[in-house]
Amino acid sequence: MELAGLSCATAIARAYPINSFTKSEPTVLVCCGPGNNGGDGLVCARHLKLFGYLPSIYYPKQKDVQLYKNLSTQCKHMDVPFLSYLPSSNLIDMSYNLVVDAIFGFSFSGQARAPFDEVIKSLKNITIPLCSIDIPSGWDVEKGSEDGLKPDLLISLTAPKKSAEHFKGKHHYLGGRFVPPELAHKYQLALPDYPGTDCVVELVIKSSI
Ligand SMILES: NC(=O)C1=CN([C@@H]2O[C@H](COP(=O)(O)OP(=O)(O)OC[C@H]3O[C@@H](n4cnc5c(N)ncnc54)[C@H](O)[C@@H]3O)[C@@H](O)[C@H]2O)[C@H](O)CC1
Ligand SMILES: [K+]
Repeated sequence: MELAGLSCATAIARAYPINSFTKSEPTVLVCCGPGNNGGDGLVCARHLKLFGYLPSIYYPKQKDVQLYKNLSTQCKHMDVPFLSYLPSSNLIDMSYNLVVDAIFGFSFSGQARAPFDEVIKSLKNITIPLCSIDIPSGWDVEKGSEDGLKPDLLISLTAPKKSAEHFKGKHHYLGGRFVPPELAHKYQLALPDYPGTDCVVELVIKSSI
């Protein structure tokens, strides 16, 4: 999770460097869900802060699990604020430069339940760039979602999921450089080479003609 979250912050810094932002402060809103995708979001927020961004976290379903409690504590020690409510889409557009969607990853199924149904609805209405960790939240892992979130940046972790074929945004990165060769061979994962010591690699987006 540490490597996944660091990969996410690194991909964000590549695609949206602080000097590309137009607002006076490099604010970023990180929305975290109840599972490991949310945990990746907490780690990402911490590294964004270390990279000079000003992240705020919205984490409405905080599980009583030591791992997540530790990650939250680390963010609090880094002076990363936790919001008690999700601002309206308009307010998000006015206050932040970018939103990170760390709500659901590959274990999501069915229809999003409260409070995440409303969170996803709000994120569909923002106009600032949206960055999804691993899978756009609410998408079917394989089939995607016609009327779901439309992120500008997708950071696939370990390997792109089948639904990534439906990603139409600007930037697609692969992160999570931690797959043992034996596992890659077993599952016939044709992973691209990571340059040098990088933890992310930008993937070419195939445009449909
Ligand atoms: N395992 C790995 O190889 C790695 C995983 N990484 C990250 O982990 C997520 C997958 O995490 P997981 O905890 O399995 O699940 P999610 O975070 O996707 O969500 C589980 C969470 O959501 C709840 N839930 C499921 N469906 C619904 C619904 N319809 N409505 C409301 N809530 C729902 C469920 O109850 C759980 O609480 C993966 O995507 C990566 O981001 C790392 O990358 C490291 C490698
Ligand atoms: K996500």
